Amino acid sequence: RQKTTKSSLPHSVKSCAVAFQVLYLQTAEVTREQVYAMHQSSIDGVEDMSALAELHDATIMHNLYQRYQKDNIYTNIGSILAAVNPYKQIAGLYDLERVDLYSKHHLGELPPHIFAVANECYRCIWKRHDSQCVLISGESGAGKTESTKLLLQFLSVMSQKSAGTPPSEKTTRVEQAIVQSSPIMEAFGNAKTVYNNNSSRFGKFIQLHFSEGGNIQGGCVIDCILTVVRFA
Ligand SMILES: Nc1ncnc2c1ncn2[C@@H]1O[C@H](COP(=O)(O)OP(=O)(O)OP(=O)(O)O)[C@@H](O)[C@H]1O
Repeated sequence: RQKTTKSSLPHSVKSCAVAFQVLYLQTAEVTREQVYAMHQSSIDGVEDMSALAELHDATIMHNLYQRYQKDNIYTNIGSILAAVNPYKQIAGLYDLERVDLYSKHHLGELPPHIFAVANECYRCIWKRHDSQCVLISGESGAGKTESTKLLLQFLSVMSQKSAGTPPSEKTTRVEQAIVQSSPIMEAFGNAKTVYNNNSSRFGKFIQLHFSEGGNIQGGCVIDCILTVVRFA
C-alpha cells in the first residue's frame, strides 16, 4: 500500500470511506489474482446505484465521488436518495425554475434531487390517500438540516401554487411561518461543533397538514433526541 486518497474526499464521504482503502500499486506488483477489471457501469457512473453491476463499498464510494466531482451531489439507491454535502452553493440547483421542473415530473424521470423526493411525497398524499413521511439521517454536518429546509421550501411553493384552493385560503402566512421558523429554532438549539459550525443539538419531528386542495393549513415542530454537548 503506498497511499490512500481519503484526504481528498469531502468530510461526509470520508466518514464512510474508513471501510475500505484505495491502493496504488506499481504495474509489476499487480497480479491477476489481486485485481479484476472494473465493470463499465462503475467507470461511467450511474444515477441509481441499484443499477451498479458490482455492488460493494468501493463501487458505491467511487460512484458517489465521481458524481460529487461533477457537482452531482444527489444519487438514488432505489427509492432512497443519497446526498453528499458540497459545502458550497451550486448555481441554479435550488432555484424556482428547478422547483417548477421537478413539480412536473415523476420520480425517476429527472436526475436525482431532493425536490424529486419532495414532489413524490406531495403527490403520494393523494395517490395513496395516506400520510407521507420523509426520514433524513446522516452524521453531524452531513446536510440534514439543509435538506429539511429544501423539502419545506419545495412544499411551501407547491402549497402556494396548489390548484383548487379557494382564494380566501391562498395565504402565504403558514408557508412563511414554517420556512422562517428555522432560524429561530436554530438560534435556540444550535451550537458550533468541530464537525459543523451550525450543528443542531436536537432532532426535529416536523408535521405538516394539507387541505384537500393541496394547501398547507398548519403544522408543528416537535423537538426530540436532545444531544448533549460538553465543553471542556
Ligand atoms: N445542499 C447543500 N448545499 C450547500 N451547502 C450545504 C448543503 N447541505 C449542507 N450544506 C452546508 O453544510 C453545513 C452543515 O449542514 P447541516 O447543518 O444541514 O448538517 P446536519 O446534518 O444538520 O448537521 P448536525 O447533525 O450537526 O445538525 C451547512 O451549514 C451548509 O453550510
